[in-house]
Amino acid sequence: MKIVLCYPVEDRHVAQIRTTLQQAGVQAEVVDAGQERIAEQLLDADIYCGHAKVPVPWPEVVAAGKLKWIQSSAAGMDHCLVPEVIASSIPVSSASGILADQVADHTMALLCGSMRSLPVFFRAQQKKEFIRRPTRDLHGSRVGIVGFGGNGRRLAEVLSPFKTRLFATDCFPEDKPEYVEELLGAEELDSLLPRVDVLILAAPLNDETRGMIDGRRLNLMPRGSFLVNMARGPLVVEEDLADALESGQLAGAGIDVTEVEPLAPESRLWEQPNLIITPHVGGQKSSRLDDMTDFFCLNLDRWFRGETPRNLVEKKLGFPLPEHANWKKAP
Ligand SMILES: NC(=O)c1ccc[n+]([C@@H]2O[C@H](COP(=O)([O-])OP(=O)(O)OC[C@H]3O[C@@H](n4cnc5c(N)ncnc54)[C@H](O)[C@@H]3O)[C@@H](O)[C@H]2O)c1
Ligand SMILES: O=C(O)[C@H](O)CO
Repeated sequence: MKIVLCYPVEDRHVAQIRTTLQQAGVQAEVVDAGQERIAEQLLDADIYCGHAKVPVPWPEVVAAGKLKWIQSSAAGMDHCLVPEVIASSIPVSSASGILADQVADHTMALLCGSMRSLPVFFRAQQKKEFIRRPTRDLHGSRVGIVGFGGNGRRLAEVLSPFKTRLFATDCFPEDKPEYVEELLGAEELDSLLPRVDVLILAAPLNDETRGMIDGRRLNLMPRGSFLVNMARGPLVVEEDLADALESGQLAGAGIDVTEVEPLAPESRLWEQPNLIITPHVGGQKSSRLDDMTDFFCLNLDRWFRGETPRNLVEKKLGFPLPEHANWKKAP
C-alpha cells in the first residue's frame, strides 16, 4: 500500500497520517512527493491526497491502473476531473468546507469593500486626497448566493446578523436554514436575479456553470448591483463584467478568481474603479494544513473501515451530493 501526498505537508502531518494508519492496522508507505516527482510517484500509488495547483498527468495515472482513491485538498474539483478520471472507477473526494470560514471572511471583505467604495478611497489615499463618494449598505440589502454547499452555507450564517434578506440557489435545494428566506433550484437563477442587490458566486466550475454570469444575466439584476466571485473565474464572462462595471449596471464587484490566473496585464478589469481583485487567496488560512490533515485522517479511517469518504464527489457533477457532503456531517 502506497499513499502519496502532494500538498505542502510538514513532518508532523506525515506522522499523524502514519499514526492513523497504524491505528487502522494498515501497513503503508507514506510519500511526501514534491511536484516534480509527482508523475513518477503516482504511477504505483494506491491513494493520493493533493492540491489543485499540482499538475498531475491524470491520463497516465489512470492508465497505470493502480490508484484506488483521490482525496483533493481543494474544494473545487475542476483540477482533477478530467475525462479519464471521470470515466474511471476511482472515487474522488473533495475538501469542501475545510476553508469555509476563511472563504466567508474574504467574501465579506470583498463585499463590504466594494459596497463601501473602498477601492475608490484607497486610490484617493495614495494621492493624499480626502474625497467623499457615495457608499452602499450591506445591512438591509438583498443577497443571492449561487451554490449552497460548504462555502455558501457558511457565508449565509456569517451574513445572517447583518439583517440582509438572504436567498440562495442550489442543484439540491434542501436543508434551508431559517435565516435564508428562499432556497431555490439552480434553474431558477434568472428569476432570482431581479430580486437581489448583491450576487455571490459559490458554485463549482463545470459545464453548467462555465460562463453562467454573462451580460444577459448581469442585466437581469437591478441597476447598481454588486457581484462577488469567490468560486472560479470562468463562471463569469470577464468582458461582460467589465462592460457592466463601465456602464454602471454593476456599482461594484469583488473577485478572488479570474478566468486565467494570474489575470493578464491587458485585461480591462484592472482599470475598473470599483472592482477589488485578489489573487485567489480566499481559502488561505494558517491552519489549513492541520485541518486538511485532520480531514484526510478522518477519511482514511473511514476508507479502511469500508465506509464512504466524506465529501465523496459525484464525478459527472463535480461536487458531493448532499448525502455525502461534509457540511451535513454525513454519517
Ligand atoms: N476562492 C477560493 O480560494 C476558494 C476556496 C474554496 C472553494 N472555492 C470554490 O468555491 C466552490 C464552492 O466551494 P464549496 O466548498 O462550497 O463546494 P461544495 O461542493 O460544498 O458546494 C458546491 C455547491 O454548489 C451547488 N451547485 C452546483 N452547480 C450549481 C449551479 N449551477 N447553481 C447553483 N448551485 C450549484 C452544488 O449543489 C453544491 O451544493 C468550489 O467548487 C471552488 O471552486 C474557492
Ligand atoms: O477550491 C479550493 O479549495 C480553493 O480554490 C483553493 O484551491
